[in-house]
Amino acid sequence: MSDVPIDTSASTDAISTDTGEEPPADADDGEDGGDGGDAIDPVPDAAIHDSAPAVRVRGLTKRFGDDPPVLADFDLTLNAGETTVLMGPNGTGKTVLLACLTGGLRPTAGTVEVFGHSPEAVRSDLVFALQDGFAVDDLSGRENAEFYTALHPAATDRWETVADRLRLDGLDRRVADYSGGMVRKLELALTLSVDVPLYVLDEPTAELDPTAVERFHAMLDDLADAGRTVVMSSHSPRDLRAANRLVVVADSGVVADGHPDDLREAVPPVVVLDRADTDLGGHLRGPRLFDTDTGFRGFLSAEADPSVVDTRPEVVRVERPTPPDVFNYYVHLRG
Ligand SMILES: Nc1ncnc2c1ncn2[C@@H]1O[C@H](COP(=O)(O)OP(=O)(O)OP(=O)(O)O)[C@@H](O)[C@H]1O
Repeated sequence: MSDVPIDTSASTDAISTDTGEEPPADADDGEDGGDGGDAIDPVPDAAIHDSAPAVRVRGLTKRFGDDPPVLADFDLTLNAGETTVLMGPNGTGKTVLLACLTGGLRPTAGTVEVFGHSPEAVRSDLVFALQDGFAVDDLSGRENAEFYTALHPAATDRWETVADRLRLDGLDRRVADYSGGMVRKLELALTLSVDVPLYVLDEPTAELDPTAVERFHAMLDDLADAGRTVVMSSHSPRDLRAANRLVVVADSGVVADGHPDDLREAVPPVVVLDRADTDLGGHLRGPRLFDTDTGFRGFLSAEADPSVVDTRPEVVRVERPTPPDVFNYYVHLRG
């Protein structure tokens, strides 16, 4: 079997993977033997590579040509067994970061370690599903599975079970005739059936219907139970249900990092106003109001008493933060 992982970065034009550098010679073939059945075996100790963090990024800078760096002096550590969701505004470099973690892109500066090694050295211990997709249009779903399962040394024949769990029909139709969501289901089936310690998923739920999202989350729970590490980007707060860590990325780097519930709890109550020019004195945190469909929204300052602010005539209401409020708070007020 070939030593090439299902690393879709080579089959997409979303990001350049041409680093012009050879992978190191100490590549570990890392076979950890999928069983092809429904259950996921606990990750073997050997695959944890001496208990090093699953991912350790230090001082990562990634620049394309003369453009300003997409990532600058970026640090992140992911512990083995965690399920981490990366969130952040469009264009902040989440895909670039994930590509650097997998060896698809080479950092301009800084280091990336996966289980204590360079990503290239442990390619067989990870699988990467890029947002832009890797299914081959001219092949059927089944033919794609045959093609890709021959490429990754840790591929298993579980892909059909996963496809079934995601309710993917039409495995014998050409992928060119699939809907966007069907393509995504096929790619998730191919990715999640690879038996590796680390799964790197770029916006895996972007085109899935709510039922498929729920089933995908249940599979993430299975991976977590089996000790696998998952890192995925997402714009959907629903995906936090399956995560035990949320990392919010803004232009300045990581602006929030913790359990999703803890980060949500730490966001102050929201003051909803009709007018952007309302002066609430020191009752608002920061100068900024967010213009939304439900009015102008700001965050209560630490000193303000919600019940007092709520009675002010210019205040529509004081309420608990919604998921977009949580995002605005960390990205735009704290970022
Ligand atoms: N190969 C490349 N050459 C030049 N610029 C690139 C390349 N790949 C990515 N970029 C730039 O890097 C920046 C970050 O892109 P990236 O796709 O990582 O953002 P993102 O956070 O994943 O965004 P989104 O949430 O929209 O998916 C963008 O400005 C993008 O244009």
